[in-house]
Amino acid sequence: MTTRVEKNGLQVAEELATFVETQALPGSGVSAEDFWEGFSDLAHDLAPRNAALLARRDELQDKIDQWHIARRDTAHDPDAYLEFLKDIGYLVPEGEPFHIDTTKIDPEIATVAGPQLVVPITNARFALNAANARWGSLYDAFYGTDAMGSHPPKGGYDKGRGARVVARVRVFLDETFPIDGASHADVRRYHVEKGALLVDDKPLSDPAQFAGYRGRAKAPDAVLLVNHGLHVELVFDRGHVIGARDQAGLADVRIESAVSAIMDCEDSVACVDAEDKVLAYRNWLGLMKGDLSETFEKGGKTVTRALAEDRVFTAPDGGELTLKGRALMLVRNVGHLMTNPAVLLRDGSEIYEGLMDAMVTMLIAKHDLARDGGNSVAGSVYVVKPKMHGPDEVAFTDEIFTRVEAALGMAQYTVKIGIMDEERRTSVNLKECIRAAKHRVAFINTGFLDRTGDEIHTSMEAGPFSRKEFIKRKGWITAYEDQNVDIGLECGLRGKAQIGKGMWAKPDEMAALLEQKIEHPRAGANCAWVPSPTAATLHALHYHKVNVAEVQKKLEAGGKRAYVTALLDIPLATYRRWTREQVIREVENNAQGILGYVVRWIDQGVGCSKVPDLSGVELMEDRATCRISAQHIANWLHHGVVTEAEVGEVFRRMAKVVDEQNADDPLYQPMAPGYNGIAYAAALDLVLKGRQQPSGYTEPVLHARRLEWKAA
Ligand SMILES: CC(=O)SCCNC(=O)CCNC(=O)[C@H](O)C(C)(C)COP(=O)(O)OP(=O)(O)OC[C@H]1O[C@@H](n2cnc3c(N)ncnc32)[C@H](O)[C@@H]1OP(=O)(O)O
Ligand SMILES: O=CC(=O)O
Ligand SMILES: [Mg+2]
Repeated sequence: MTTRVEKNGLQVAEELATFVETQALPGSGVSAEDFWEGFSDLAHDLAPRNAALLARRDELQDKIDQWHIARRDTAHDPDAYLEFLKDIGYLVPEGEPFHIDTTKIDPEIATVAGPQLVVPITNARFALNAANARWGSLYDAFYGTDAMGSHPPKGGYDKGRGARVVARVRVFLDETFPIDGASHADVRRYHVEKGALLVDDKPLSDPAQFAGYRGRAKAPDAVLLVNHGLHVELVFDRGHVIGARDQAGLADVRIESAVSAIMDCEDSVACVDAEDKVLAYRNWLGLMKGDLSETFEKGGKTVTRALAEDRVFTAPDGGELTLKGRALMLVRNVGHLMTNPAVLLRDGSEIYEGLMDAMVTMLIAKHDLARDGGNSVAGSVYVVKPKMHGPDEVAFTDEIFTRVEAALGMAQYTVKIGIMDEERRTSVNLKECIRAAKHRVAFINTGFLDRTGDEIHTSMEAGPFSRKEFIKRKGWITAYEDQNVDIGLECGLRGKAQIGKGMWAKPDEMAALLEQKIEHPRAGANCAWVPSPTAATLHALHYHKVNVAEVQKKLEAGGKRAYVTALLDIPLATYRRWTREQVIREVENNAQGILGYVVRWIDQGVGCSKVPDLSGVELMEDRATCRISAQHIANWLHHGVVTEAEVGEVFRRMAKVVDEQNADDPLYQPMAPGYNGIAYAAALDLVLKGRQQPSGYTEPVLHARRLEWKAA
């Protein structure tokens, strides 16, 4: 039973109230009276609007369902469909051209193109690591992964592999920082003379790439280079195990990696009540005040991790150059859908969680604004808002932020918005969505995972969808990705804001990342998501190869490539000549991913997991990937591609597979042979009740079942 305290008509769980009053408010410049009054007004005034927006989602979905049901046996008519979507107000008219006029944007968002790391905020160890992932060792990233084609051998340092890594990194240096008529591979000495870097006795082909050094000019401890705004630090240490063997004493190459990082309160966490929300908010507070630390066991040692300090160099002109040691941090709030029992309103209903996130995460960010040289040097707060459906919902977010700014005594538009372009009604109305928050837009990002889930749910009644792998290959997704960039550029985001691309969802496949993720900067994205610091370091190499600002200029000049009609091309299965094996394999794949993810969510409160697929490839699973898998099976069930009995049989078999995959986890509770646990029931609910879930989201089922588990 939650103990609650009354605050201006809100019934607040005691642990949340205590956290706010004893930790978040002191030093923020906001009094408890003002905070609770503002919070209560926000929660009570905006709840009916929030509810109305959700009702509008249902109303439109219902009309779309009916439209498809009425035309089941006729060929799809794209023109009639387009007119219908306009008639019902799903598709809104596009207004006059405009540019965003967001101000006070940090360079990490506006001008420096680079990787964006996402991390579950409830895991302090990971969150600290993410903030510190601004700099990563290129030697470690190559040595410790499959990036060069093989995995490191078990046991101690492999000298042969080490030598290949050093040679590979020298190739990167030659490509990125060429020296006329020489190679970094042959250099014996890097030194500074009269403000210029000399490599042996030659300057870099472009001497302006020399950005600074540390130590003595004649024999620096570190040399700092810069390319496309991203820094690279050559670390010299002849006493180091690597440096001792290197002719130039080069011990490591550390590169700017996670230029920005999203501290995620949404799809990668499992926060269902006050206890969970306080954990998330406490970590955010530590990040914003700069005092978060975590002690844990690693490799038989006790390690304490804290936030990295800024890095100080001597500039070429002899002055001091300070570079940030941490990624620029953004916080992802939850969307408009969920409520949370951490706070109850006067009528006893639960607070909309998005309103609570806005109020508390922005209060906490005031600690950063109050100090010099913290997270945002420009004086902004960056909030990523997911899962909005169309311009009215973006306008609503803008209003929430304005209300919170006023309540907390912040200037209007201090808080910037990152718009996740991940619901179909947002994609098809993207320009109007950006317009609705044009004074504070700092990013748009194609969250293609949620977007795929919404694609299936929106057209659930239109027929069976292609297999998951083939949905990705159809025209709609290219149109969606291209249009996002085109519209971002049309709305003036170049040089001001991020046009971002989605997650690399295979956390252990770094060779494939190196080969494939260069497509993101090539497509004009000035950031793209990575799941880990190592992935950030390797993806950073792509931004050294591709000058995104130039790509964006070319795309702008080339004009629009994608139109809404292409986005509306529903990726239904065309021939449906699947063999029974193919159908069952597809369901197995989806069921296994759902079960592997959900069992940790429900039983252990882990919101993002690595789950091996049936061929053994580890996949990042979060609520968005789970949404796709669940909606896919729900769609095939609904259209009779597979029966409920078959799905039940596959689930039982896959539960055994997942049990085996987790056999080494002492906290793990097997699902088989009883199949009567809460987690198993949750996984089945997601599928069997999938069609009835709002927009096909997984949150309602997961929250309800996790609360049930906690109560039990
Ligand atoms: C659709 C969407 O919304 S995508 C956005 C949501 N997804 C995410 O946020 C993905 C974030 N990534 C993760 O949570 C994790 O990388 C997972 C779950 C995919 C894999 O986790 P694990 O299996 O524990 O990773 P693994 O064992 O390979 O590596 C753990 C190490 O990497 C670090 N690490 C892994 N991911 C991250 C991360 N995102 N940020 C910072 N550090 C990380 C950990 O700190 C740990 O290092 P440490 O021992 O020094 O602390
Ligand atoms: O949030 C990201 C997505 O792909 O969904
Ligand atoms: Mg998403």
